Amino acid sequence: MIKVSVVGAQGRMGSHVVDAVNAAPDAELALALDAGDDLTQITPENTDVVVEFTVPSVALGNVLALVGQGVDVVVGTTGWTDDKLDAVRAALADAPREGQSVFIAPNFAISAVLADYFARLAAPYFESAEVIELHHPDKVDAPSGTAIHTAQGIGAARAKAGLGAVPDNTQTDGGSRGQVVDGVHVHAVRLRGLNAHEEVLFGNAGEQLVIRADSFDRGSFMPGVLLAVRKVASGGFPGLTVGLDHFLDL
Ligand SMILES: NC(=O)c1ccc[n+]([C@@H]2O[C@H](COP(=O)([O-])OP(=O)(O)OC[C@H]3O[C@@H](n4cnc5c(N)ncnc54)[C@H](O)[C@@H]3O)[C@@H](O)[C@H]2O)c1
Ligand SMILES: O=C(O)C1=N[C@H](C(=O)O)CCC1
Repeated sequence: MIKVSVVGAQGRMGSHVVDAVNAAPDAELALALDAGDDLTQITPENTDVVVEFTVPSVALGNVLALVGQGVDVVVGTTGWTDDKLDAVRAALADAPREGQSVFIAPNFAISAVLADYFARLAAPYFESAEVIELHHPDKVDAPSGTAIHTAQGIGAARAKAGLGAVPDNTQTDGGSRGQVVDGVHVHAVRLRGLNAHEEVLFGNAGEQLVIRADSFDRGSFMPGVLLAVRKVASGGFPGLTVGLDHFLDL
């Protein structure tokens, strides 16, 4: 049995993870902690893998503490900049246990992971590309971590293909053109009734490709979370891994 502790266990995602771990035949819940709880309760003796779903402002501190306590961590919280990822890599280099792992996924839903992958495949073939993400209004960060990751992938694929800047003759912008991430405009919608959705729009003269992923329910993230827990617990992914695509045969 894989012993799993959950940090952020009372949140929208953390509470689903607690249920998913309790329902999994090969995992058992160790500790379910939330804000104000002492993370030093988590040790390699009681926990194989910690699942961290909190808020972007605290996730780095939690991950660094947990790595220092000798446990592997699967992270779904957003807000990961290059500097923060470097801090995780540095902590792993000094980790108390050999081969310790941190896995971070911008999105655990297979639809979103595939949309992201297909967007990277399509990117070299289109002059224009924009990303629209749509989420529930209780979300604290914008744009979504998934949209940033998708835009970064499109930007990298465009650069590799030698494409220049996307065409855009906007002369005045009060903010409607969105945030530019690696040359790709990203737009965020917050609407009651939505959960997590993303549309990637590609355009050439006379044609358009739209790739859309919809997570209607937080249950859609749970198979990906359990896959990550199993992969990390297997010991086959030492160091820092970002993106569920690494665990899929794409
Ligand atoms: N990767 C994915 O597939 C995926 C899917 C959905 C949400 N998310 C991300 O997960 C994060 C959480 O989303 P949510 O909707 O569950 O948020 P939420 O606000 O419902 O839950 C966050 C929980 O973290 C707790 N918390 C805050 N500070 C803490 C601390 N220092 N230590 C322990 N717990 C603490 C809060 O009390 C709360 O219970 C967000 O960054 C969101 O974007 C990622
Ligand atoms: O509901 C959220 O919050 C989500 N956050 C992630 C993101 O920012 O990409 C994943 C989708 C849901």
